[in-house]
Amino acid sequence: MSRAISLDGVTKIYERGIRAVDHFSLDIEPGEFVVLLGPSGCGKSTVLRMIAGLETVTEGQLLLDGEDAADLAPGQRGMAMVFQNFALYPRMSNRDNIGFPLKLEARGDVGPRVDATARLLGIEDLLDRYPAQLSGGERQRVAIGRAISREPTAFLMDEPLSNIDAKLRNHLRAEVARLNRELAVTTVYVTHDQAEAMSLGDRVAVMRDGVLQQVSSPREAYARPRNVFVAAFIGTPRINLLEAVVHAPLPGRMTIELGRQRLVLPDSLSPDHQMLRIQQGRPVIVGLRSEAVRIARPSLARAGECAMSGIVEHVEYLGHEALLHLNTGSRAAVVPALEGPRTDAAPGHRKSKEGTVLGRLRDRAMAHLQGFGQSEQGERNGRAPVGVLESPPMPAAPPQSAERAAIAGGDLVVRTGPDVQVRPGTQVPLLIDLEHLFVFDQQGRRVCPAPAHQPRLDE
Ligand SMILES: Nc1ncnc2c1ncn2[C@@H]1O[C@H](COP(=O)(O)OP(=O)(O)OP(=O)(O)O)[C@@H](O)[C@H]1O
Repeated sequence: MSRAISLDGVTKIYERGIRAVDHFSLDIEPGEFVVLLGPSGCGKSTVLRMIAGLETVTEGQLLLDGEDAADLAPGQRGMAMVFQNFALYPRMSNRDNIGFPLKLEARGDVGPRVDATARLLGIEDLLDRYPAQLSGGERQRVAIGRAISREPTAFLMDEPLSNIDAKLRNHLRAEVARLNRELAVTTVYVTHDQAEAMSLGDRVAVMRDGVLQQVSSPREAYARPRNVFVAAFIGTPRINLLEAVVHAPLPGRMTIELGRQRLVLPDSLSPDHQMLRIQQGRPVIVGLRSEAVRIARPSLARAGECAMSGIVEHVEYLGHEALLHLNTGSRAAVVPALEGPRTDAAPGHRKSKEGTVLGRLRDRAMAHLQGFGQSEQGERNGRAPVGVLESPPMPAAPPQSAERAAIAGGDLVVRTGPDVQVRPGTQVPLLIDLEHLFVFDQQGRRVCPAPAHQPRLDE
């Protein structure tokens, strides 16, 4: 039997007021594979541990098959956990390690079940060895075997593959997905690796600072990220995020100013681009995934493509492709909490996000909500004066050294073939596919493509 798991407004506050999980709501269907994804410290393991019954729920409700689970001890929940560190008994053979939970439950002759589990995982030959005689990947398979053999109603997996080398990890990942399909057991899988999440989950739940940001299919999370954080967290290479300002004159073509260059939108605007009028004059963040940018001259532009140019800062060869780090004279927008551990602090004492674009935008939004809104002019203060180019210079003089220093470091990463022959300092023409343009508003919410649910003006 496979479990339905529902979290309804679940909050976890640890000692000293650490709010690890904040009003988290998610309904997981029986047999579904849901991945909890987010940076270190965002609360993923805490959600998993609450489902397992290893942590209490501070507020909200956890339901298992529709029943309140508050009073169910971990052992009564029929769930199996697999952790990052293989918890095997060193003095027991692998056979005994897999059979041990069954023996505890006094299920009679455990042999056939152990053999069936080993066959499923392809570890029959390892059963008579001891954990110390196995590789890391083999040990983790035995650990998974131990979890499976009990026929749990749900698997709770906390970064089970993160101690395993990359090649084997891919292999085991495929096995974990196959097991979920074959056994049709509800699986909740925690990872901070977006590629893992994308390849495994029926749905991916992206978390940040204890708060659920988006829950959707991996495809939807990539193509329709709800906000700039999800957009930046999902996808390799990472989405390019640039500070921008929308200009929507009446009459005239709408443009998106990106530092020293601008994107000119077509005369007849798509419904998504029309919605950008609301952002007139406001700072926004433009998101360009690698498929939105190609290296080609303006004369080769197809309908819906707009020309820009960039100066090569650095070429990153990856074997099958190369990434060009370009300087387009715009400013890369910074999204905090994407990497590295979060500093732990009680609510209200969280580390200031000052100095980052989103932080500044958030502070402005808060100031606005509190009645201290800044004028549009004020909002634009602090930005470097912008000289908008009529069209991308082909060729153009490289920026003066002082200018280059000010905009040091590439702001745009473009994917290209491995045989590209360009040196740092070369200017390359770019075509931007406006169909693939993302725009995020001052609160980091996606406004283009327009969300299905349009926020009200007072939201
Ligand atoms: N027992 C605890 N007491 C106090 N704070 C805790 C405890 N366990 C976790 N935390 C804090 O709660 C927050 C969420 O931790 P959690 O382990 O759930 O995050 P995570 O997303 O799983 O991180 P990681 O990927 O690094 O494992 C962190 O700030 C963490 O320091």
